[in-house]
Amino acid sequence: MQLFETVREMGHEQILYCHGKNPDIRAIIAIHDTSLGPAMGATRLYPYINEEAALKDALRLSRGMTYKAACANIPAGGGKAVIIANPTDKTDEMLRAYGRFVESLKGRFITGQDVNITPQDVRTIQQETNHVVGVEEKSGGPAPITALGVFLGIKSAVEFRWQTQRLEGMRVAVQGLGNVGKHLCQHLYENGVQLFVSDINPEKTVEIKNLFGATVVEPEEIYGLDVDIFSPCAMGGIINSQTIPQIQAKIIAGAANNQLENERLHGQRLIEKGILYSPDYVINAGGIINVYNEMIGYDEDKAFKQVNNIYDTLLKIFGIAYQQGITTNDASKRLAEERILQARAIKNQQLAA
Ligand SMILES: NC(=O)C1=CN([C@@H]2O[C@H](COP(=O)(O)OP(=O)(O)OC[C@H]3O[C@@H](n4cnc5c(N)ncnc54)[C@H](O)[C@@H]3O)[C@@H](O)[C@H]2O)C=CC1
Ligand SMILES: O=C(O)CCC(=O)C(=O)O
Repeated sequence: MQLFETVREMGHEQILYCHGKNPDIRAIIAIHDTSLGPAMGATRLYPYINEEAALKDALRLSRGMTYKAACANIPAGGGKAVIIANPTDKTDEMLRAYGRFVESLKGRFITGQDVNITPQDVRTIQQETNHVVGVEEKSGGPAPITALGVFLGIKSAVEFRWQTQRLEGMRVAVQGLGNVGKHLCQHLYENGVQLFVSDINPEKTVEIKNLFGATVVEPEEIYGLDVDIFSPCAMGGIINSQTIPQIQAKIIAGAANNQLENERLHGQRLIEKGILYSPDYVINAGGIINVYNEMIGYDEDKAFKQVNNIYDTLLKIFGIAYQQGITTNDASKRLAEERILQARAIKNQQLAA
């Protein structure tokens, strides 16, 4: 990968490679754009197959955060960090060393909890820096509100696709039953949905089967199920040339970041198959809405009101995509870029005054 070329094309401002010998730590912090405010984005810990895969994830996730904040009308920029490690090798020393790198950015980057980082880990990172969010005793962690936003996004897609608000009797496949997937299953169950679920961790599937009567399928079977809606809530890149031919659902709407392996190509393939895709960074904005509100002084009512807007924002994006014959991903990107350009213009006017 030609790093500077890639960064220029994707529009990143800064990439920080964090390396420590004792304790051993390898992490990448990517700051995409701070036009709207400081870069916000949680930290993911993952045993990437190589450094390029880690960098690619950090670059795509951080750009997604810029669009996410812009579409949600949150005055924050986009960033994201990845720690390259096996979850079993995670130590407090490693997290504290990472916290010192976050602190070195002096608030330009504010982080929280993503895959394989727990609220307790955030507390450990917080021993070295105050630039963290999603702390248990403040807003209580972002997953439940992210799940609520995804649930509202599913309803919005159903409204657009089938002109109904009722989910009762619909068949929904949920991939990934972690912090978000589990709460999402609860909303769907309470609304009379028939659930089909998969997770690589059998304990989680057993729990959801017992709680919500879900049908458990093997991880690779989830794509080809005869369902109305597919909700990816695990990892990214799962909408690709191998999985699209299998998908029978008419709507894809889930929490996972970076669901499309290739935004242009796979977004277009979904249109050709008549599948309505909810852009991930719009439908899963509940987390950033919640942690942003935590940062400015948490008001639960205000945060919930903002999460409710996900429903209308998605309807607007579906409408633009349909009228202009473009992918929903391109429609949301345009909305985000308009807001960012407006913010830059205002900043420039203020500087010139
Ligand atoms: N937690 C939050 O508030 C937000 C989360 N997201 C995204 O949503 C997704 C889920 O987040 P969390 O629930 O917090 O993560 P989590 O780590 O709690 O849950 C992920 C779950 O997916 C499972 N999984 C991994 N690979 C799988 C596979 N191939 N098939 C089936 N299951 C698999 C894991 O075993 C785990 O149970 C991630 O992509 C995250 O970036 C996005 C916005 C906010
Ligand atoms: O939890 C955070 O720090 C912001 C939300 C986030 O990272 C995400 O939406 O992926």
